[in-house]
Amino acid sequence: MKNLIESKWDEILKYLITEYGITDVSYNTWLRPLKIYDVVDHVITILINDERIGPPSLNVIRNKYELLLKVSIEEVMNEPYEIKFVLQSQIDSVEKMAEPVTSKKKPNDQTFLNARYTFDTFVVGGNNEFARAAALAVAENPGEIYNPLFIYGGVGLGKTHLMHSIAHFVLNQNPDTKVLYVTSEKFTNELIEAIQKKTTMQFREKYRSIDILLIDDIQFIIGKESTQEEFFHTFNTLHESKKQIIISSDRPPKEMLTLEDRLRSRFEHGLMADIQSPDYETRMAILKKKEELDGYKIDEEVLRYIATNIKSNIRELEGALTKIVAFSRLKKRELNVLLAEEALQDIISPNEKKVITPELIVEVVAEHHNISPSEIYSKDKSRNISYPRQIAMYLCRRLTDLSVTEIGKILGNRDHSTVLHGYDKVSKDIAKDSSLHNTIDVLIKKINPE
Ligand SMILES: Nc1ncnc2c1ncn2[C@@H]1O[C@H](COP(=O)(O)OP(=O)(O)OP(=O)(O)O)[C@@H](O)[C@H]1O
Repeated sequence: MKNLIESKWDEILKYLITEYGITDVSYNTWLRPLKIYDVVDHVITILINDERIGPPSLNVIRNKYELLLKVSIEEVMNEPYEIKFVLQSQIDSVEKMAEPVTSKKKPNDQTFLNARYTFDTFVVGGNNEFARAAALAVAENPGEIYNPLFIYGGVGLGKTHLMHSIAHFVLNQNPDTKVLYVTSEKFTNELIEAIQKKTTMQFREKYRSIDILLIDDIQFIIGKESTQEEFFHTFNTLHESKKQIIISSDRPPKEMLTLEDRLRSRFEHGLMADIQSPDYETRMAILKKKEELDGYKIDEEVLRYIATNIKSNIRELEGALTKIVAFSRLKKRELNVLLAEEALQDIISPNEKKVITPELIVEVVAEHHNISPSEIYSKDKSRNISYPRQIAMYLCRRLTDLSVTEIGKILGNRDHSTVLHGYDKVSKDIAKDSSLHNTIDVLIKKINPE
């Protein structure tokens, strides 16, 4: 993730300069020295080299450029990110405290908790109240009641927010608790590095000597055998010594088709809590919370416009709010629904009805199952491919006007009876499996976010 943002960083700055008419002198003074320090789950930490430009740099950059940076990042990356700043002088002092003799050590992973992701700022609605209650119960009694806690739900629905809330809560109660929050991507990268540098002992020591492990987006370890193996042992060691493990994923364990069975059963052994898309009232409440936290003053009608039109992803909901505020400040125009429509026209186009094609369905189904669209079209009969393919058949039949013969042809030249069989199988499975039912709902929302 960090590499991706870094590779686009010049493009992001270029966008910012041209779009917002930044002068050379301002660019050279404030923006050029900025570096990406870290990226963890949609939060970019930007390093400010204050040794060169001095302490006021943080205020200037926050007041003048934070919003513009956010909008430019979203434009270039096609999805919103939160931004945090860290000063070089802060890092130097953390390094000194952490390691008086040797230098060049990153601050503790706890530093990367987003200060805003707490239980206080988490808006509760019917879609997330169970997950929130479970998270709070775990934060109050770590290692004692639900272990592991497995939180799952679609993209941008608050899983990371809840995980950080647990970490903050525990650290507030007892600052000495050893809490480690990582994404499974980071866990994998650290493991690879440890294997290369022959430091697996230290790696194990780090992961097995903590009190609370929060591991985000676990779906990325599926299919990675040695990471699964290592995680399995980490899990067992922590679990046996009653250390709390909290896992998040974009889907429930039983849908992680290529996940090793022994890991799946470990995950299912604790408490599983899902987060669904928020309803209209919850979306409004989230927008109001953000308005309050960011100190904006926005007309209710504008909030209603956003809440009505952006439904499935809270990150996008918040991104839309940031974008219209930036737009109104830059254009020096009043923030009303007209302006919101203009600013958000590339995200919301109410009059355009999206055409649902089998290709779109295949793309969404493949992405959800972590496989490629070409595998769905292929002749591969293994279950982790054939079941998503049947889901695609089911959705094509439900969401398009195509005949089963046409669907079969498009999905890899298959017979109409194969499509019918796939459709029947998934229909029957949905009737007896509520979690598959939820998945299908999520997929339909992704395909057609009406
Ligand atoms: N209930 C909520 N109340 C307030 N803010 C929320 C809520 N749920 C999500 N958010 C906000 O929405 C944004 C996205 O949430 P988060 O990053 O936690 O999603 P996620 O489920 O972890 O996404 P991903 O699948 O991409 O990892 C964050 O800024 C978060 O603060």
